[in-house]
Amino acid sequence: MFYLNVIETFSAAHLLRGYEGACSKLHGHNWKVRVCVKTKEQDEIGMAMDFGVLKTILSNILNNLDHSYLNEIVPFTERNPTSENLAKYIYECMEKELQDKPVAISEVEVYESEKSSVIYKNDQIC
Ligand SMILES: Nc1nc2c(c(=O)[nH]1)N=C([C@H](O)[C@H](O)COP(=O)(O)OP(=O)(O)OP(=O)(O)O)CN2
Ligand SMILES: [Zn+2]
Repeated sequence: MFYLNVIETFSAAHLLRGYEGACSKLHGHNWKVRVCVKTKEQDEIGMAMDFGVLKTILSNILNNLDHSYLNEIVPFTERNPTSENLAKYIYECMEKELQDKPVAISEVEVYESEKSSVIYKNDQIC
């Protein structure tokens, strides 16, 4: 099995509803997002999938979040914009975009800072 990683970033503001502490106030982060996809396949030149194509798919998803107030963007109007919920949302978006591609989503890691990150993966389909 091959596992391919691509990393992109976005900047946005948020506040955490129901959080007791400073994060309940409006503030921002520069998020880093690592997406990992998996496949057993390689094309005739030895690639599982062009990193450039993967990065474009991820960038298009993150463009919707970049320089936004996350609490006003669906689904974060309902789901708290935690790193956990961001990772799950990006995973679900990637899963849809990869339906006709030769790779499947494996996991998404969202770094809220250099020191804190969350990994989301669907362990039931590993
Ligand atoms: N499990 C999670 N914990 C926290 C989340 C989260 O999404 N998932 N989010 C936050 C807040 O967004 C908060 O802004 C983070 O602040 P903090 O933990 O204080 O981290 P900082 O990067 O601001 O700075 P430190 O250098 O670590 O103090 C909180 N927790
Ligand atoms: Zn925050």
